[in-house]
Amino acid sequence: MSEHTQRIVLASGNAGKLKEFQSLLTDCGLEVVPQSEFNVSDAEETGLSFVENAILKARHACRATGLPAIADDSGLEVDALMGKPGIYSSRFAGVEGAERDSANNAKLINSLQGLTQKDRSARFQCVLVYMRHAEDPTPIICQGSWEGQIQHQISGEGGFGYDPLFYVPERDCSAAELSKADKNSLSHRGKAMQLLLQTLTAAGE
Ligand SMILES: O=c1nc[nH]c2c1ncn2[C@H]1C[C@H](O)[C@@H](COP(=O)(O)OP(=O)(O)OP(=O)(O)O)O1
Ligand SMILES: [Mg+2]
Repeated sequence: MSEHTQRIVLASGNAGKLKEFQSLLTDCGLEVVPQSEFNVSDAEETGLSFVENAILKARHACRATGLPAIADDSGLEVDALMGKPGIYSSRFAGVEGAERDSANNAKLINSLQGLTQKDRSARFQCVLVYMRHAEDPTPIICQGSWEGQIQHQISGEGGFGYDPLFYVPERDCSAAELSKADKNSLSHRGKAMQLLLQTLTAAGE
């Protein structure tokens, strides 16, 4: 990493993600600033893959700020739903705003009604993209996934999104019942961020 602290824009409007990034990026020598502090709007997620959407978000933030950016596109793949909601996880129930997560969770519970535990396998996916500038032809792309199952009912108060429905076999509880540190060490986002930091450090960036 270079001697001076480089400011990097975090290209996400999701408060839950931003909190996790804050703790994942403490003490790594990077100054990471949420895009809201630059009044950057949400990018249009028109891609057909996590990686395309993450690039669109990072490029949008670079363009608006003139700074390097990190973006996260993530979601939940449910095997019984043939990988849905996938890249559409955030738009699953078609509800925006404060009720979004609870509407998505309610729709997921309904979609899996009648299925027993063995038919409830699922995983979170996360793709992180680091772009130095809006025309960066070689963005750094890192991916992480997290295997689990979809519970019949929500449990736990922590985390965000689908965490209250995501059963974590290693800990025998939902992702919303994990400590922040535990979620970061196990999660798709934690794994992808570890790889990204290793890559940035190895490249001397
Ligand atoms: O650790 C997680 N724990 C629970 N749920 C999660 C997690 N990681 C992603 N998810 C869900 C939330 C949302 O339904 C979708 C991400 O959608 P995604 O478009 O990447 O994020 P977003 O729209 O909330 O914010 P933004 O695009 O500004 O980063 O997957
Ligand atoms: Mg989004």
